[in-house]
Amino acid sequence: ADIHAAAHTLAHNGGQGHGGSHGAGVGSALLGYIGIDTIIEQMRKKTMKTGFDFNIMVVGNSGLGKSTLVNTLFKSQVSRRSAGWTRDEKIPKTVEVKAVSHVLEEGGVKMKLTVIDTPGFGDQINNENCWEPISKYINEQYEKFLKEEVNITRKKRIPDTRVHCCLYFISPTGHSLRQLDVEFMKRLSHSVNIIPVIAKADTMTMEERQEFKQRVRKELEMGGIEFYPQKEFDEDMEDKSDNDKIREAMPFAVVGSDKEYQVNAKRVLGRKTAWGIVEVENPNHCEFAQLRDFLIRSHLQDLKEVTHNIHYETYRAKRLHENGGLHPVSCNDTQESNL
Ligand SMILES: Nc1nc2c(ncn2[C@@H]2O[C@H](COP(=O)(O)OP(=O)(O)OP(=O)(O)O)[C@@H](O)[C@H]2O)c(=O)[nH]1
Repeated sequence: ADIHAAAHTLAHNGGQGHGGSHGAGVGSALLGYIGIDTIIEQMRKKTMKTGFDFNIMVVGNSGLGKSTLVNTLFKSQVSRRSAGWTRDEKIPKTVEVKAVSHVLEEGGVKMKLTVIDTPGFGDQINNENCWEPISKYINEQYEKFLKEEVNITRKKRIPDTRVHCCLYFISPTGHSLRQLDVEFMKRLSHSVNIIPVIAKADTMTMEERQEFKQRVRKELEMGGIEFYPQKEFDEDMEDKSDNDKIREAMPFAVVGSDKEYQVNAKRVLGRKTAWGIVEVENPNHCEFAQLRDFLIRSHLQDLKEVTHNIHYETYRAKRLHENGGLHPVSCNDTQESNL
């Protein structure tokens, strides 16, 4: 009989089993379980059905392993290279921006992943203003979204092509950041979430790596560069302490590979050298796993929210302000004719 009584109480509490806290919330004392906790499940179902977009941009000199790293991150051939462009193609004369989309699915959740590649960045003799095409692309996506938002008849779901995250590849020189690195991150950090990473970390010794990381961190700070996760957007103390740990560990020194090897009877992603296998996902070998966990497993939704609530909002406010708060964009007008 005791078991029956217990089951009854449980059912009334909505299966939460917090008999003691019952009655603490307004209204729930008399009527018992309402079902507010099912909202999470409802949201999950909706998201499962509609899926979601994630757009990641990679920037950095040619040959730093950008294509390899995004393929490693998503464990599939998602890069520009695997979509038909070849290594033998000439370096473009200016930065070209190329987007490749794929639908990935895991555990029934669909994600439309777009990788935005920027071949030609930093590859010229004169790299002056080479961030401009990238900045233009980022702003064009905000403009597209804004245009959709101010339409009288709006789409039920505005397609989101905005860049949620920009992985910036730092060359593993062991020296200082280049002027171009500083300039790029400084200029773009207010319009996109920048995550700096140290590329091809297997080319440095452990000591060199630590020293270089420290130096880069110092230079980023001296340059006043705000990378993601930005301190000012920590929402509470818990956020702050989690993000502080991440910020202290950044920039992650990573290794990418799309080849598998057998290590201790397990298949692992790695790079085979004359001295052994560098295991990409082994935290003793490099910080790839930390980057992946941070980027995909803990902060993906936040990257999207910061893009929408901060970067897009800044763009939107600026555009509406330029237009005196009225009709931000009429169908065929150019930006100039609205001013
Ligand atoms: N040692 C080392 N080599 C790497 C790493 N990642 C990629 N590579 C190698 O570096 C070369 C260039 O890699 P990609 O991924 O094509 O470089 P990318 O930055 O996309 O190059 P572009 O498309 O020219 O901009 C390839 O031979 C890769 O196998 C790494 O982490 N460590």
